[in-house]
Amino acid sequence: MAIELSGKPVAEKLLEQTLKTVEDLKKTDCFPTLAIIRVGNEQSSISYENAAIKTMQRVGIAVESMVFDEAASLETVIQSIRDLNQNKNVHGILVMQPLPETFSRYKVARCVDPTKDIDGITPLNLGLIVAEATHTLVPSTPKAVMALLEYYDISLEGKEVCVIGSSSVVGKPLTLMLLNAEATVSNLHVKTKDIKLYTQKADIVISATGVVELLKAEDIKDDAVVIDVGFGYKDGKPVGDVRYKEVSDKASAVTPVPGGIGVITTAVLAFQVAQASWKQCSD
Ligand SMILES: NC(=O)C1=CN([C@@H]2O[C@H](COP(=O)(O)OP(=O)(O)OC[C@H]3O[C@@H](n4cnc5c(N)ncnc54)[C@H](OP(=O)(O)O)[C@@H]3O)[C@@H](O)[C@H]2O)C=CC1
Ligand SMILES: Nc1nc(=O)c2c([nH]1)NC[C@@H]1CN(c3ccc(C(=O)N[C@@H](CCC(=O)O)C(=O)O)cc3)C=[N+]21
Repeated sequence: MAIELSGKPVAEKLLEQTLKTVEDLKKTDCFPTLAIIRVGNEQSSISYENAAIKTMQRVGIAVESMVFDEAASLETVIQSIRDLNQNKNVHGILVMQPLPETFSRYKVARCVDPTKDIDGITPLNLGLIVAEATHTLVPSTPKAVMALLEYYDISLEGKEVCVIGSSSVVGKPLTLMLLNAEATVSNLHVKTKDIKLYTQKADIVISATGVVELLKAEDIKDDAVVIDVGFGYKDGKPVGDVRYKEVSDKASAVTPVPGGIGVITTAVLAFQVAQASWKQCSD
């Protein structure tokens, strides 16, 4: 039976550090503020927004939410990002995914001021991962996965790791971070012919697709570590990409949903807003 890799202690550690930074910033009249832009009403984005607002409240970070109708134009959203870039009272900008299908993610990402890019979506901040720069702003979820692995002392050097999902906000940057940590990484996606061929050999399987209960016990080897990034809904309740019960009979360790990567992601987000505020307020 697998051990449960709870995200809570990992998040607590990050939030303690963040709270101290925010308190120090407030003493210098710097009031860290996060702006959230959401287009449409996708359920996992609303969950993230609500969870993020609660976490920010806990550490004293202010939040301004801007919600656009699904039919809003790309130009309107880009203009609001440009306004936030100029606004000295806003230190971090989070653009919720998914965006409407007609939007170019790249056109949106390149407009964000890299110093306010607390979700690491700009070409500059994504490129800095390839360059192996440290202390940069990176996508929160991949950083959350790396923080969980470090907290539970799960080494990566020389390990076979499978990442399912190749989005620019989770799968791709995570693959690069794992590679930087000297793992041998396979990145799988919709066009991968036989996912099992890779997952059944892997020491660590990380699933980030949003396909509810995609990963089964037969897909992994005995004693694998399984990280569930997915956040979907079944019968109105949050569930991940992993069939938790059957997979935990075979794996050595599994993250739960809820209570796993999600809680660390919001803590990383708060941490990065505090870091970005520190830089902007000391300039
Ligand atoms: N817990 C947390 O903190 C977070 C959770 N999430 C959740 O993680 C999931 C992924 O998010 P995100 O990356 O933004 O989503 P995207 O929809 O942008 O990307 C999904 C990725 O999964 C791949 N994929 C989809 N179906 C399959 C399949 N059947 N087999 C293999 N690969 C597949 C897609 O492949 P292709 O590229 O070929 O289409 C794509 O690369 C969502 O459920 C999201 O809500 C996201 C961020 C944080
Ligand atoms: N630009 C962008 N970056 C993201 O990282 C991003 C996004 N867009 N769009 C939506 C998805 C989804 N996502 C979640 C993060 C945390 C929880 C979370 O905190 N979940 C709690 C439970 C919350 C609940 O029960 O509603 C938990 O897992 O325990 C959920 C979902 C981030 N995403």
